[in-house]
Amino acid sequence: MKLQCIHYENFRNHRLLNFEPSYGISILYGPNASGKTSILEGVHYCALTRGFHNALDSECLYFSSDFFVLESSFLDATERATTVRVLYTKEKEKKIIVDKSEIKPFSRHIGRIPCITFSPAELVIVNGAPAERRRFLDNAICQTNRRYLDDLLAYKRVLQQRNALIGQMYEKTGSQKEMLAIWTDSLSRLAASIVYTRMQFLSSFLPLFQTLYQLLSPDEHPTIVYRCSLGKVFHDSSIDQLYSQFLVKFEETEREEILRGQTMTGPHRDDLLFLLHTREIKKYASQGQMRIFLIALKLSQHRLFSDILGEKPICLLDDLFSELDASHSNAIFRLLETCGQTIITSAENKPYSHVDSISIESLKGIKEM
Ligand SMILES: Nc1ncnc2c1ncn2[C@@H]1O[C@H](COP(=O)(O)OP(=O)(O)OP(=O)(O)O)[C@@H](O)[C@H]1O
Repeated sequence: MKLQCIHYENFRNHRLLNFEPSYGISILYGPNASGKTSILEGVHYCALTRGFHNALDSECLYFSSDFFVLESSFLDATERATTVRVLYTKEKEKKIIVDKSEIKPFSRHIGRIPCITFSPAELVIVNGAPAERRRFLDNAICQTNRRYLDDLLAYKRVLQQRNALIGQMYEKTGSQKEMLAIWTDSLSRLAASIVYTRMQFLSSFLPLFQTLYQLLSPDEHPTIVYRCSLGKVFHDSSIDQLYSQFLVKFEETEREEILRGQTMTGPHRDDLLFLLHTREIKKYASQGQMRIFLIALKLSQHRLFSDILGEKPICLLDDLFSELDASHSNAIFRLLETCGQTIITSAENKPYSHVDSISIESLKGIKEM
Protein backbone atom coordinates (compact mmCIF):
# COMPACT_ATOMS: atom_id res chain seq x y z
CA MET A 1 0.00 0.00 0.00
CA LYS A 2 1.28 3.45 -0.81
CA LEU A 3 0.20 6.88 0.27
CA GLN A 4 0.18 9.13 -2.80
CA CYS A 5 -0.72 12.37 -1.06
CA ILE A 6 -2.46 13.73 1.99
CA HIS A 7 -3.93 17.15 2.61
CA TYR A 8 -4.36 18.56 6.13
CA GLU A 9 -6.66 21.36 7.20
CA ASN A 10 -6.80 22.48 10.84
CA PHE A 11 -5.22 19.24 12.00
CA ARG A 12 -3.02 19.64 15.14
CA ASN A 13 -0.60 22.50 14.36
CA HIS A 14 -1.18 22.35 10.59
CA ARG A 15 -3.65 24.94 9.27
CA LEU A 16 -3.10 23.89 5.65
CA LEU A 17 -0.52 21.40 4.48
CA ASN A 18 0.09 18.94 1.64
CA PHE A 19 2.40 15.97 1.91
CA GLU A 20 3.45 13.66 -0.94
CA PRO A 21 5.99 11.12 0.28
CA SER A 22 8.07 9.03 -2.10
CA TYR A 23 7.15 5.34 -2.48
CA GLY A 24 10.37 4.14 -0.80
CA ILE A 25 11.86 5.37 2.46
CA SER A 26 11.36 9.03 3.35
CA ILE A 27 12.93 10.81 6.28
CA LEU A 28 10.81 13.75 7.33
CA TYR A 29 13.09 15.98 9.36
CA GLY A 30 12.70 19.28 11.15
CA PRO A 31 13.02 20.95 14.52
CA ASN A 32 11.20 19.82 17.64
CA ALA A 33 7.51 20.75 17.72
CA SER A 34 7.42 21.53 13.99
CA GLY A 35 4.61 19.01 13.43
CA LYS A 36 6.35 15.84 12.16
CA THR A 37 4.45 13.48 14.46
CA SER A 38 1.20 15.24 13.55
CA ILE A 39 1.85 14.47 9.87
CA LEU A 40 2.18 10.75 10.65
CA GLU A 41 -0.88 10.93 12.88
CA GLY A 42 -2.97 12.28 9.97
CA VAL A 43 -1.97 9.26 7.85
CA HIS A 44 -2.83 6.99 10.79
CA TYR A 45 -6.31 8.57 10.93
CA CYS A 46 -6.92 7.86 7.27
CA ALA A 47 -5.71 4.26 7.61
CA LEU A 48 -7.11 3.28 11.00
CA THR A 49 -9.81 5.93 11.69
CA ARG A 50 -8.14 7.41 14.78
CA GLY A 51 -5.11 9.29 16.04
CA PHE A 52 -2.10 8.01 17.97
CA HIS A 53 -2.29 6.60 21.49
CA ASN A 54 -6.05 6.93 21.90
CA ALA A 55 -5.96 10.69 21.31
CA LEU A 56 -9.45 12.16 21.25
CA ASP A 57 -10.66 13.59 17.93
CA SER A 58 -11.19 16.95 19.65
CA GLU A 59 -7.52 17.02 20.69
CA CYS A 60 -6.47 16.91 17.04
CA LEU A 61 -8.47 19.97 16.16
CA TYR A 62 -6.26 23.01 15.52
CA PHE A 63 -6.70 24.97 18.74
CA SER A 64 -9.12 27.71 17.66
CA SER A 65 -10.99 25.98 14.84
CA ASP A 66 -14.31 24.15 14.59
CA PHE A 67 -13.40 21.37 12.16
CA PHE A 68 -10.52 19.41 10.72
CA VAL A 69 -10.29 17.68 7.35
CA LEU A 70 -7.83 15.09 6.08
CA GLU A 71 -7.95 14.08 2.42
CA SER A 72 -5.72 11.28 1.26
CA SER A 73 -5.21 9.02 -1.69
CA PHE A 74 -3.66 5.54 -1.58
CA LEU A 75 -2.56 3.01 -4.22
CA ASP A 76 -2.64 -0.73 -3.54
CA ALA A 77 -0.34 -3.40 -4.99
CA THR A 78 -2.58 -3.68 -8.08
CA GLU A 79 -2.37 0.14 -8.57
CA ARG A 80 -6.03 0.54 -7.58
CA ALA A 81 -6.61 3.96 -5.99
CA THR A 82 -8.58 4.57 -2.80
CA THR A 83 -9.41 8.02 -1.48
CA VAL A 84 -10.09 8.54 2.20
CA ARG A 85 -11.57 11.72 3.64
CA VAL A 86 -11.82 12.25 7.41
CA LEU A 87 -13.97 15.13 8.53
CA TYR A 88 -14.42 16.10 12.17
CA THR A 89 -16.59 18.93 13.44
CA LYS A 90 -17.29 19.75 17.07
CA GLU A 91 -21.03 19.53 16.52
CA LYS A 92 -21.38 16.53 14.23
CA GLU A 93 -18.48 14.34 15.33
CA LYS A 94 -16.38 12.39 12.82
CA LYS A 95 -17.17 11.17 9.31
CA ILE A 96 -15.04 8.79 7.25
CA ILE A 97 -15.69 8.84 3.52
CA VAL A 98 -14.00 6.26 1.34
CA ASP A 99 -14.28 6.72 -2.44
CA LYS A 100 -17.28 9.02 -1.87
CA SER A 101 -19.21 6.56 0.39
CA GLU A 102 -19.56 7.19 4.07
CA ILE A 103 -18.28 4.30 6.20
CA LYS A 104 -20.26 3.18 9.23
CA PRO A 105 -19.36 1.67 11.60
CA PHE A 106 -15.71 2.80 11.38
CA SER A 107 -14.60 -0.77 12.08
CA ARG A 108 -15.52 -1.55 8.45
CA HIS A 109 -12.56 0.55 7.34
CA ILE A 110 -9.98 -1.38 9.42
CA GLY A 111 -7.77 -3.49 7.18
CA ARG A 112 -8.44 -1.52 3.98
CA ILE A 113 -5.27 0.56 4.35
CA PRO A 114 -2.81 -1.69 6.22
CA CYS A 115 -0.36 0.29 8.27
CA ILE A 116 2.12 -0.23 11.09
CA THR A 117 3.51 2.37 13.46
CA PHE A 118 6.43 2.81 15.78
CA SER A 119 6.69 5.60 18.30
CA PRO A 120 8.63 5.98 21.54
CA ALA A 121 5.32 6.34 23.40
CA GLU A 122 4.49 2.78 22.33
CA LEU A 123 7.29 1.44 24.54
CA VAL A 124 4.48 0.87 27.04
CA ILE A 125 3.69 -2.22 24.96
CA VAL A 126 6.95 -3.68 26.23
CA ASN A 127 7.22 -2.19 29.72
CA GLY A 128 3.66 -1.12 30.60
CA ALA A 129 0.50 -2.78 31.87
CA PRO A 130 -1.00 -5.98 30.34
CA ALA A 131 -3.74 -3.89 28.66
CA GLU A 132 -1.07 -2.33 26.40
CA ARG A 133 0.11 -5.73 25.19
CA ARG A 134 -3.48 -6.91 24.66
CA ARG A 135 -4.16 -3.78 22.60
CA PHE A 136 -1.04 -4.44 20.49
CA LEU A 137 -2.12 -8.02 19.87
CA ASP A 138 -5.75 -7.12 19.14
CA ASN A 139 -4.83 -4.29 16.77
CA ALA A 140 -2.39 -6.56 14.95
CA ILE A 141 -4.99 -9.29 14.45
CA CYS A 142 -7.84 -6.90 13.55
CA GLN A 143 -6.03 -5.56 10.50
CA THR A 144 -6.02 -8.99 8.89
CA ASN A 145 -9.05 -10.72 10.41
CA ARG A 146 -12.48 -9.07 10.26
CA ARG A 147 -14.23 -11.77 12.28
CA TYR A 148 -11.84 -11.21 15.15
CA LEU A 149 -12.82 -7.54 15.37
CA ASP A 150 -16.52 -8.51 15.40
CA ASP A 151 -15.83 -11.05 18.17
CA LEU A 152 -13.94 -8.46 20.22
CA LEU A 153 -16.78 -5.93 19.93
CA ALA A 154 -19.36 -8.57 20.84
CA TYR A 155 -17.20 -9.79 23.76
CA LYS A 156 -16.96 -6.25 25.13
CA ARG A 157 -20.77 -5.89 25.02
CA VAL A 158 -21.47 -9.25 26.67
CA LEU A 159 -18.79 -8.63 29.32
CA GLN A 160 -20.45 -5.33 30.26
CA GLN A 161 -23.85 -7.04 30.54
CA ARG A 162 -22.46 -9.90 32.61
CA ASN A 163 -20.54 -7.53 34.92
CA ALA A 164 -23.66 -5.41 35.40
CA LEU A 165 -25.63 -8.53 36.33
CA ILE A 166 -23.11 -10.01 38.77
CA GLY A 167 -22.72 -6.56 40.31
CA GLN A 168 -26.40 -6.86 41.41
CA MET A 169 -26.27 -10.51 42.49
CA TYR A 170 -25.55 -10.33 46.21
CA GLU A 171 -29.06 -11.69 46.68
CA LYS A 172 -29.45 -14.39 44.07
CA THR A 173 -32.85 -14.90 42.57
CA GLY A 174 -33.91 -17.63 40.16
CA SER A 175 -34.25 -15.33 37.19
CA GLN A 176 -30.84 -13.75 37.80
CA LYS A 177 -29.23 -17.21 37.90
CA GLU A 178 -30.85 -18.07 34.56
CA MET A 179 -29.66 -14.81 33.05
CA LEU A 180 -26.16 -15.38 34.40
CA ALA A 181 -26.05 -18.82 32.73
CA ILE A 182 -27.04 -17.21 29.39
CA TRP A 183 -24.39 -14.46 29.61
CA THR A 184 -21.77 -16.95 30.80
CA ASP A 185 -22.44 -19.20 27.82
CA SER A 186 -22.22 -16.31 25.31
CA LEU A 187 -19.10 -14.96 26.98
CA SER A 188 -17.44 -18.39 27.00
CA ARG A 189 -18.09 -18.89 23.27
CA LEU A 190 -16.66 -15.49 22.37
CA ALA A 191 -13.74 -15.84 24.82
CA ALA A 192 -12.83 -19.24 23.32
CA SER A 193 -12.85 -17.84 19.79
CA ILE A 194 -10.71 -14.82 20.81
CA VAL A 195 -8.14 -16.85 22.76
CA TYR A 196 -7.96 -19.40 19.94
CA THR A 197 -7.34 -16.69 17.32
CA ARG A 198 -4.72 -14.99 19.48
CA MET A 199 -2.82 -18.24 19.95
CA GLN A 200 -3.01 -19.05 16.22
CA PHE A 201 -1.70 -15.58 15.42
CA LEU A 202 1.17 -15.99 17.88
CA SER A 203 2.17 -19.34 16.44
CA SER A 204 2.75 -17.68 13.03
CA PHE A 205 4.14 -14.48 14.53
CA LEU A 206 6.71 -15.91 16.97
CA PRO A 207 9.08 -17.61 14.47
CA LEU A 208 9.08 -14.46 12.32
CA PHE A 209 9.74 -12.31 15.34
CA GLN A 210 12.61 -14.47 16.57
CA THR A 211 14.26 -14.47 13.15
CA LEU A 212 13.95 -10.71 12.75
CA TYR A 213 15.08 -9.98 16.29
CA GLN A 214 18.22 -12.00 15.75
CA LEU A 215 19.02 -10.00 12.62
CA LEU A 216 19.01 -6.92 14.85
CA SER A 217 20.71 -8.44 17.91
CA PRO A 218 22.29 -11.77 16.94
CA ASP A 219 23.37 -12.86 20.45
CA GLU A 220 20.01 -12.52 22.12
CA HIS A 221 17.17 -15.02 22.32
CA PRO A 222 13.72 -13.50 22.69
CA THR A 223 10.44 -15.31 23.14
CA ILE A 224 6.77 -14.51 23.69
CA VAL A 225 4.38 -16.55 25.83
CA TYR A 226 0.60 -16.16 25.91
CA ARG A 227 -0.47 -15.99 29.57
CA CYS A 228 -4.13 -16.99 29.74
CA SER A 229 -6.32 -16.20 32.74
CA LEU A 230 -7.86 -19.67 32.28
CA GLY A 231 -4.62 -21.21 33.57
CA LYS A 232 -2.84 -23.76 31.43
CA VAL A 233 -3.97 -23.82 27.82
CA PHE A 234 -2.48 -25.96 25.07
CA HIS A 235 -1.43 -24.34 21.82
CA ASP A 236 -3.27 -26.99 19.84
CA SER A 237 -6.54 -26.61 21.82
CA SER A 238 -9.64 -26.31 19.62
CA ILE A 239 -12.26 -23.58 20.09
CA ASP A 240 -14.63 -26.21 21.56
CA GLN A 241 -12.04 -27.33 24.11
CA LEU A 242 -11.40 -23.72 25.15
CA TYR A 243 -15.15 -23.11 25.38
CA SER A 244 -15.54 -26.09 27.76
CA GLN A 245 -12.57 -24.88 29.83
CA PHE A 246 -14.17 -21.44 30.17
CA LEU A 247 -17.50 -22.94 31.29
CA VAL A 248 -15.75 -25.04 33.96
CA LYS A 249 -13.70 -22.07 35.15
CA PHE A 250 -16.78 -19.81 35.41
CA GLU A 251 -18.59 -22.52 37.38
CA GLU A 252 -15.65 -22.82 39.79
CA THR A 253 -15.32 -19.07 40.34
CA GLU A 254 -18.99 -18.07 40.32
CA ARG A 255 -19.18 -17.31 44.07
CA GLU A 256 -15.99 -15.26 44.03
CA GLU A 257 -17.08 -13.32 40.93
CA ILE A 258 -20.38 -12.42 42.59
CA LEU A 259 -18.55 -11.33 45.76
CA ARG A 260 -16.19 -9.15 43.73
CA GLY A 261 -18.89 -8.03 41.31
CA GLN A 262 -16.78 -8.64 38.19
CA THR A 263 -15.77 -11.23 35.59
CA MET A 264 -12.34 -12.51 36.59
CA THR A 265 -11.48 -14.78 33.67
CA GLY A 266 -11.34 -14.09 29.95
CA PRO A 267 -9.25 -12.52 27.22
CA HIS A 268 -9.69 -9.11 28.88
CA ARG A 269 -7.44 -10.44 31.69
CA ASP A 270 -4.80 -12.21 29.59
CA ASP A 271 -1.25 -10.99 28.97
CA LEU A 272 1.76 -11.58 26.76
CA LEU A 273 5.03 -12.36 28.49
CA PHE A 274 7.98 -10.86 26.62
CA LEU A 275 11.19 -12.68 27.52
CA LEU A 276 14.84 -12.19 26.65
CA HIS A 277 17.03 -15.16 27.62
CA THR A 278 14.02 -16.43 29.65
CA ARG A 279 13.93 -13.23 31.77
CA GLU A 280 10.97 -10.87 31.66
CA ILE A 281 12.02 -7.94 29.52
CA LYS A 282 10.11 -5.24 31.38
CA LYS A 283 11.95 -6.12 34.60
CA TYR A 284 15.50 -6.65 33.35
CA ALA A 285 16.14 -5.19 29.87
CA SER A 286 17.93 -1.93 29.07
CA GLN A 287 16.12 0.96 27.36
CA GLY A 288 17.86 0.10 24.09
CA GLN A 289 16.87 -3.58 24.34
CA MET A 290 13.24 -2.59 24.96
CA ARG A 291 13.30 -0.34 21.89
CA ILE A 292 14.80 -3.08 19.74
CA PHE A 293 12.23 -5.53 21.06
CA LEU A 294 9.42 -3.14 20.10
CA ILE A 295 10.92 -2.43 16.67
CA ALA A 296 11.26 -6.17 16.05
CA LEU A 297 7.60 -6.65 17.09
CA LYS A 298 6.51 -3.99 14.59
CA LEU A 299 8.68 -5.24 11.74
CA SER A 300 7.43 -8.79 12.29
CA GLN A 301 3.87 -7.47 12.19
CA HIS A 302 4.77 -5.87 8.86
CA ARG A 303 6.13 -9.17 7.47
CA LEU A 304 3.12 -11.13 8.64
CA PHE A 305 0.62 -8.63 7.20
CA SER A 306 2.50 -8.64 3.89
CA ASP A 307 2.29 -12.45 3.76
CA ILE A 308 -1.39 -12.61 4.72
CA LEU A 309 -2.67 -9.67 2.67
CA GLY A 310 -0.29 -9.77 -0.31
CA GLU A 311 0.09 -6.05 0.36
CA LYS A 312 2.95 -4.33 2.20
CA PRO A 313 1.60 -2.09 4.98
CA ILE A 314 2.72 1.53 5.11
CA CYS A 315 5.32 2.04 7.88
CA LEU A 316 4.93 5.18 10.01
CA LEU A 317 7.97 5.39 12.26
CA ASP A 318 8.15 8.30 14.65
CA ASP A 319 11.55 9.24 16.03
CA LEU A 320 12.83 5.76 15.21
CA PHE A 321 16.54 6.20 15.68
CA SER A 322 16.87 8.07 18.96
CA GLU A 323 18.65 6.07 21.69
CA LEU A 324 19.92 3.45 19.22
CA ASP A 325 23.60 2.87 18.51
CA ALA A 326 24.90 3.00 14.94
CA SER A 327 25.05 -0.77 14.47
CA HIS A 328 21.40 -1.29 15.49
CA SER A 329 20.27 1.73 13.41
CA ASN A 330 22.04 0.30 10.35
CA ALA A 331 20.57 -3.17 10.90
CA ILE A 332 17.06 -1.70 11.16
CA PHE A 333 17.65 0.33 8.03
CA ARG A 334 18.65 -2.77 6.06
CA LEU A 335 15.37 -4.42 7.08
CA LEU A 336 13.34 -1.34 6.18
CA GLU A 337 14.73 -1.40 2.64
CA THR A 338 12.41 -4.33 1.92
CA CYS A 339 9.36 -2.91 3.72
CA GLY A 340 7.81 -0.78 0.97
CA GLN A 341 6.72 2.76 1.72
CA THR A 342 8.20 3.97 4.99
CA ILE A 343 8.01 7.42 6.53
CA ILE A 344 10.45 8.11 9.35
CA THR A 345 10.48 11.31 11.39
CA SER A 346 13.68 12.65 12.81
CA ALA A 347 14.89 15.89 14.35
CA GLU A 348 18.03 15.56 12.18
CA ASN A 349 18.53 14.83 8.51
CA LYS A 350 20.11 11.34 8.52
CA PRO A 351 22.69 10.66 5.83
CA TYR A 352 21.37 7.32 4.52
CA SER A 353 21.54 6.30 0.88
CA HIS A 354 18.34 5.33 -1.05
CA VAL A 355 16.35 7.69 1.14
CA ASP A 356 14.29 10.72 0.24
CA SER A 357 15.01 13.42 2.82
CA ILE A 358 12.17 15.90 3.22
CA SER A 359 12.49 19.01 5.32
CA ILE A 360 9.19 19.85 7.01
CA GLU A 361 9.93 23.49 6.22
CA SER A 362 9.73 22.69 2.52
CA LEU A 363 6.15 21.34 2.61
CA LYS A 364 3.57 23.50 0.92
CA GLY A 365 0.98 25.36 2.94
CA ILE A 366 0.86 27.34 6.14
CA LYS A 367 2.35 25.77 9.21
CA GLU A 368 1.71 27.14 12.64
CA MET A 369 4.79 26.58 14.76
N1 LIG B 1 -4.70 20.47 18.61
C1 LIG B 1 -3.58 21.17 18.41
N2 LIG B 1 -3.61 22.40 17.84
C2 LIG B 1 -2.48 23.11 17.63
N3 LIG B 1 -1.26 22.68 17.96
C3 LIG B 1 -1.16 21.47 18.54
C4 LIG B 1 -2.30 20.65 18.78
N4 LIG B 1 -1.91 19.50 19.35
C5 LIG B 1 -0.57 19.59 19.47
N5 LIG B 1 -0.12 20.78 18.99
C6 LIG B 1 1.26 21.29 18.92
O1 LIG B 1 1.80 20.93 17.66
C7 LIG B 1 3.21 20.97 17.75
C8 LIG B 1 3.79 19.87 16.91
O2 LIG B 1 3.77 18.64 17.60
P1 LIG B 1 4.44 17.34 16.97
O3 LIG B 1 4.47 16.32 18.07
O4 LIG B 1 3.78 16.97 15.71
O5 LIG B 1 5.92 17.87 16.66
P2 LIG B 1 7.24 17.09 16.24
O6 LIG B 1 7.83 17.83 15.09
O7 LIG B 1 6.97 15.65 16.06
O8 LIG B 1 8.13 17.33 17.54
P3 LIG B 1 9.35 16.48 18.20
O9 LIG B 1 10.51 16.50 17.23
O10 LIG B 1 9.63 17.29 19.43
O11 LIG B 1 8.84 15.10 18.52
C9 LIG B 1 3.55 20.96 19.23
O12 LIG B 1 4.00 22.25 19.62
C10 LIG B 1 2.23 20.65 19.89
O13 LIG B 1 2.10 21.25 21.16
